[in-house]
Parts: sequence; C-alpha cells; structure tokens
Amino acid sequence: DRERRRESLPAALLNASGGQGKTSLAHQFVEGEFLEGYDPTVENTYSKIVTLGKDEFHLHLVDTAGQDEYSILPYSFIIGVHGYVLVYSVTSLHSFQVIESLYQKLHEGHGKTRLPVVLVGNKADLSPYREVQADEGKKLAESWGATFMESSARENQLTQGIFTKVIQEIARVENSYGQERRCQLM
Ligand SMILES: Nc1nc2c(ncn2[C@@H]2O[C@H](COP(=O)(O)OP(=O)(O)OP(=O)(O)O)[C@@H](O)[C@H]2O)c(=O)[nH]1
Repeated sequence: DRERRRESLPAALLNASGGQGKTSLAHQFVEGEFLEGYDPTVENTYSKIVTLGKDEFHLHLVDTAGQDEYSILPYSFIIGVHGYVLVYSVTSLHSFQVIESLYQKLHEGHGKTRLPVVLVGNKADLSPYREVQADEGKKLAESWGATFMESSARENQLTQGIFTKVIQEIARVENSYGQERRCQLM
C-alpha cells in the first residue's frame, strides 16, 4: 500500500486572442459555472485541488492573455511550466492555425522535448458554426503525441475532464510524480 501523493502542479492555459473560451473553461473548472460575457484576459491565476484516486494535486493554472501568430512567447510561459492546455474554438479555423504555431514555439522553447499537452477544441456546443472537424484536432494532437478533447465551457463534466487529463498527461510524459517535484501547467 503506497503513500498518498501530494503535489503542486503549475500549468498554463493558452489560446489565440479573441475569445476561444480559455477563461470560461478555467472558471467552469474552479467555480462550477459558465461565464456569458467576454472580457479579454490580461492574466489570471486559478488554483484547485484535484484528487485522482489516492493522490492529491494542487493545480495552479495561469490563464494567459490570448496570443496571435506574431506574438513572442514570454519566457514565463516556458520556465517552470510542466503542462499546457491549448485551446482553440471549433468555430474558428484561424484559432486552430494559431494553436499550431503556438505549439511550435512552446516545443522549441522547451528544447523540443516531449510536452504534456491537452489540445482542446472548445465551443463544441455551437455545431452549426463549426469550421474545424474533430478529426483535424485529433490528427494534430496525434502528431504531437498529445491528448485531444472537444469541450464546451457550458458543460461542467467535460471541463473537469480537461484538467484531469492534463495531470495524467504530465504523469504519462514524465512517468513518475515524485514526492518533491513541482510541476507547472499553463
Ligand atoms: N457557446 C459557447 N460559448 C463559449 C464557450 N466558451 C466560451 N464561450 C464564450 O466565448 C466568449 C469568450 O470566452 P473567454 O473564456 O473569455 O475567452 P478567452 O479564450 O479567455 O479569451 P481571451 O481573454 O481573449 O484570451 C465569452 O462570451 C464566453 O461566454 C463554449 O464552450 N460555448
């Protein structure tokens, strides 16, 4: 019978600028409710304790300002960050293209090592306006060796699943949690 693990996990949430839903996902995850209004993010942080089996993870999320393909990634998005939730909207092909270029920058910033990433196609509830098929998201995530999910920030269960997944991805990529190690997610 092994000991209960307790670990602090810093992570980051990123997406293209223009409201693909990353703040709404973070808010649904932590507060359990959907945000209707759009207020462009400067930078927010969120914390939540997630219990997976016997283990307890203190997830620290940085909700970053939206990026575009010309943005230079701040160093703080790389250093000390152990996992990423990359969000595009299934209603915006452009946001999907920006996410692809964001991933390349993160990958280079981390010295091209394998990254714990969950790629999220958000706003899946708006299917009449869909511009990106689930297949395309799945293929892109596979090419990175990452996990793919579609979601809606209106749906609590789906949203919780994203953040559970990113913790599992960190574990999968790094292959052991370790008692002392700190992980950071964006
Ligand atoms: N229908 C629907 N609307 C959503 C969903 N997620 C977010 N929205 C709406 O989309 C708008 C933008 O959402 P935000 O969460 O602020 O977007 P963001 O990605 O944080 O945007 P930035 O601050 O520019 O980075 C808001 O009006 C939300 O209510 C979703 O899954 N479904």
